[in-house]
Amino acid sequence: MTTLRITGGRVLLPDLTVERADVLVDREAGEILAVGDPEDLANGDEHLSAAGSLVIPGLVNAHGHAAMALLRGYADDKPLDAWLQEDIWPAEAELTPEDVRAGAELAIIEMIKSGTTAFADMYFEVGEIVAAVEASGMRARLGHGIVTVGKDEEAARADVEESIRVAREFDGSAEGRISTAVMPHSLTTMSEESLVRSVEGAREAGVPVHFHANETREEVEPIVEEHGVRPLKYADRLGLLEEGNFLAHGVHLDEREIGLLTEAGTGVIHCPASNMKLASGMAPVQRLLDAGVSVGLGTDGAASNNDLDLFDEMRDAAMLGKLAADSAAAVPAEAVVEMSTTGSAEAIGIGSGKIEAGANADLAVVDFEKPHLTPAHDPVSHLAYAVRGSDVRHTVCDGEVLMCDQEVLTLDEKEVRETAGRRATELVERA
Ligand SMILES: CSC[C@H]1O[C@@H](n2cnc3c(O)ncnc32)[C@H](O)[C@@H]1O
Ligand SMILES: [Zn+2]
Repeated sequence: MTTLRITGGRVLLPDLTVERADVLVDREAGEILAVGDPEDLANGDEHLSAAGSLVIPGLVNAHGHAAMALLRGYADDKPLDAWLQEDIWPAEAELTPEDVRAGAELAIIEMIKSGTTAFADMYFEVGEIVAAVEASGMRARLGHGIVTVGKDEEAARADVEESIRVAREFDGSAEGRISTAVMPHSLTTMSEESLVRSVEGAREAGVPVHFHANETREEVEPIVEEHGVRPLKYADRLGLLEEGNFLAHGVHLDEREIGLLTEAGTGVIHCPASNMKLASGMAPVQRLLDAGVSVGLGTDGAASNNDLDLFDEMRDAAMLGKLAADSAAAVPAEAVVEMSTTGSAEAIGIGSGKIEAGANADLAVVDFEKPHLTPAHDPVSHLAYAVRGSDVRHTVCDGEVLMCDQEVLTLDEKEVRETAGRRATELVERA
């Protein structure tokens, strides 16, 4: 066994208290061995300095489309439907596998640099995303996104089977850092038959289902008209609400739908920046938390955010949560820190998000010796409201150091940036 010891810092513990402690990691097992008084811990084989810094669980970006980093800033200031139909889908129709790889690597570098160690992703050409995750050392839950509207029956069936095949092929890859899900895009872009087959295929493969739901008002109305029930009642009828499944957005939910989520144990991934930018609405986050729903945090794609910095997202979630509840006490700092760590990890089903013995060794070290973090009356307040992704010094995933002193070690940042920039230019010229 070789060990890594993170020394000289303060550590955010699972109860959100902060203690001066070192963290000892088993690098081969990718697990935290011990957290404690520096005097009581064995000396590690390698050391990483956390002096002046706070060691936190690696953040978990629980919903996104990494390769959309190539479309950052390509189409802004439109609502979801027009944005997808007029700009994003025509551009995505031109994507090559190499583009997806380049976009995913760019997104991964941005996430590593801002302290994210795991993400959930719905997209196409998943083999390319698997390769990017494998090379980067990150952890991910990946799936092929299925859209069946506008497709004939044969093409729709093939798309669903592709998602099931991808889920089976890649689950457990990258030495267990990659898990998968079957990912029907949404309740309105999928035929009922395709949704039912997605659920069945996911059960057979032993993986969860992840989908977009109740994101805009325009998405709720057609379901009520066609099926006579609210979207999540419809989803429940089709078997989509189950323990371990997770949906993105959940902006327009009524109390009965929140009750269904609680009963089922289906997680909701809150994406506040995307919801604000597309003017989709304000998710009832405090009501979800009060009802005991498992709530995670996601950036969504870089084209609707426009960054992948989960610190930014925490701040947005806290601010928007207060507006939505009309209460400054709603969605407090502790809630968004939990949301981006344990909340996201539980919702997408990975054993990360906590610094304790036996947990995945997924960590970020945040430099607190900064003017905008001085004084530090309350480190949890700073994580929610003041820390920026660029304050992250080191990022560790599965016991491996992915970034040391702000240098990404697993991917070549300059090369990734150049390739992604060139491919993005060529992509939009084709579109
Ligand atoms: C079928 S792969 C995923 C698909 O989702 C699109 N997408 C990106 N952001 C959103 C969003 O906020 N709501 C719904 N769909 C979204 C993405 O462009 C891909 O086509
Ligand atoms: Zn999305």
